[in-house]
Formats: sequence, C-alpha cells, structure tokens
Amino acid sequence: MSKTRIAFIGAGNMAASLIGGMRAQGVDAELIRASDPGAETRERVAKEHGIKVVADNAEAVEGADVVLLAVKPQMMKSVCEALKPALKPHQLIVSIAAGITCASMRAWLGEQPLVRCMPNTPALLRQGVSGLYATADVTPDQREQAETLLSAVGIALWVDEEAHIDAVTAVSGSGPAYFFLLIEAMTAAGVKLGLPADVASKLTLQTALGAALMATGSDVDAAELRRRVTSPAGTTEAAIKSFQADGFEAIVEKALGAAAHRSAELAEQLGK
Ligand SMILES: NC(=O)C1=CN([C@@H]2O[C@H](COP(=O)(O)OP(=O)(O)OC[C@H]3O[C@@H](n4cnc5c(N)ncnc54)[C@H](O)[C@@H]3O)[C@@H](O)[C@H]2O)C=CC1
Ligand SMILES: O=C(O)[C@@H]1CCC=N1
Repeated sequence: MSKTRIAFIGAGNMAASLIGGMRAQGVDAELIRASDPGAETRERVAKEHGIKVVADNAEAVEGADVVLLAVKPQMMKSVCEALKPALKPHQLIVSIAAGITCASMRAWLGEQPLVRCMPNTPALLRQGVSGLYATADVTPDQREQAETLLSAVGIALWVDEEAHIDAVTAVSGSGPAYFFLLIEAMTAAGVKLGLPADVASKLTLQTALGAALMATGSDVDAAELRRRVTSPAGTTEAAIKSFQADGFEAIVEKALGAAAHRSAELAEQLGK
C-alpha cells in the first residue's frame, strides 16, 4: 500500500474523508491525486490535504494503480463511460457509489477488476464501517489495496456475494440514520417527561455514546449488557416490555428489509 498510487474521481465528502484518513496514516501526498469539476472543491481539498487535484478525470487516473469512484450514483454512468478510454487493464476500480452493481460498471467501463464498497458517514470521523465485494479477477494484492484504503476511515469487512451489499447498505450504510432517529425520539420523550430540551438532548447523546463504547469494548454481547441494566421488576424492564409489546424487533426487521429492497431496486434503476 505504501507505494500504491490512488486517483479519486470526485473529491466530495466521502473522498475527502478517505484522503484525510490516508494522509493521517502517513501516505505520501505524491501518491494521491483527485479530480473534481468544482473549482472551490479542488482548491479546498488540495490545500487541506496537500495533494494535486485536477479538473480532468483522465489526467487524474494516469499512472494510478487504484481508481476510486466517489461521484453520486446518478453520475456514475456518464463518468465511467467518459473514463473508459483512459483506463489501463491492470488498474483496480473501487466504487463507493450506492446502488451501482459490478455488472453495470462492467458495461460502462469494460473488463476492469472491480471492488464495490458500501461505507458510511462516520467515515468522516474515521469511525466508519464498510462492506466490500470483489469481482473474481481482483488479485490478492488488489484486495489488500482496497481493504487498506477503506480501513483508513474505519473497519473494512469483505462479503462473498454482491447481493450482500444490499444488506450491508441496510445495516451500516443507512444505519447511522436509525440511531439518529432514536436520539431524536428519546430527546423528544425526555422533553415530554418535563426535562428542558438541552438537558434531554445531553442525557440522550451521552447515553448513546456510552452505550456504543460499552457494546464495542465489551467481551459480552449486547443482550448480556442489556440484562445487566435491567433490574427485575425495575424501570428498564418496564420500558423493554413496552418496546417488545409494540413489536420493536419486527419494526426493525421490516425497516432494514425496506432499505435492502430499495438498494436492489435502485441498482436496477440506476444500472440502465
Ligand atoms: N453519504 C453517505 O451516507 C454515503 C455515500 N456513499 C456514496 O459516496 C459517493 C459520494 O458521495 P458524497 O461524497 O457524499 O457526495 P458529494 O456530492 O460530496 O461528492 C461528489 C463529488 O463528485 C463531484 N463530481 C460531479 N461530477 C463529476 C464528474 N463528472 N467527475 C468527477 N467528479 C464529479 C462533485 O463535484 C462532488 O464534489 C456517492 O456515490 C454515494 O452513494 C456511500 C456510502 C454512504
Ligand atoms: O440513503 C441512501 O440511499 C445512501 C446509501 C447509504 C446511505 N445513504
């Protein structure tokens, strides 16, 4: 990885967080290049990370070992088709675009080795998690390059089937929003119980942080941690019983199913 040359196509939020993560890990600025049509974006990312950012995508990929596509899914077809003549067969393409399948990218780019990823927005704080899928022609070295790249902003996990990227999208890609929804709802409920809004908000946020740190740092699972909070006939038990009587697990299962279904549906629509 230390000598891998990487070109980012699109230098927006996700690309900038990946570039920042790589630079923080000591990757040489000379090894990273990016392209973006926005003059302000080019200037900002170049200044912040000390890398070269150009306007021309073909110029960015020249001499790169890995080309990371970080444009919006709706832009992928036109960007890929325009990039195709500039690519060399050995260049690994890594896509973070939601809902764009390897088959679609193959149709637009030709027979390049591909890694399709689904990161999430905590990548901005280097606390992300990504699911990665590789096509069969990706070499072990290229798998390592992709994994190292995504690991710069969090944890990277491989899946063996491309369809599992829809499940990854449902769990972790969209997942931060579910926790934000719970934070919103708990804060609102605290206010209904009489707390000032800022107090309800701080209590909720610190509880979310504390629970996440306990769950990630513990050698017992979430069910056991929950049991330890839940005194028999106590307050937590009253709340958990209420959640479960209203079908909490079924609500979560149905919501994640809707996200996975939408991910597959988007792939169908955007792949045309
Ligand atoms: N936001 C999220 O939660 C997640 C986003 N993603 C994916 O990451 C990708 C990037 O998303 P963001 O960084 O949030 O978007 P963004 O809008 O911040 O960045 C996209 C960048 O692409 C540039 N661009 C537009 N046309 C271009 C072209 N023809 N050539 C080169 N660059 C071009 C834009 O100027 C912009 O700076 C998307 O495909 C999205 O699906 C993946 C996982 C999670
Ligand atoms: O909501 C979406 O479609 C994208 C994919 C994962 C997070 N945001």
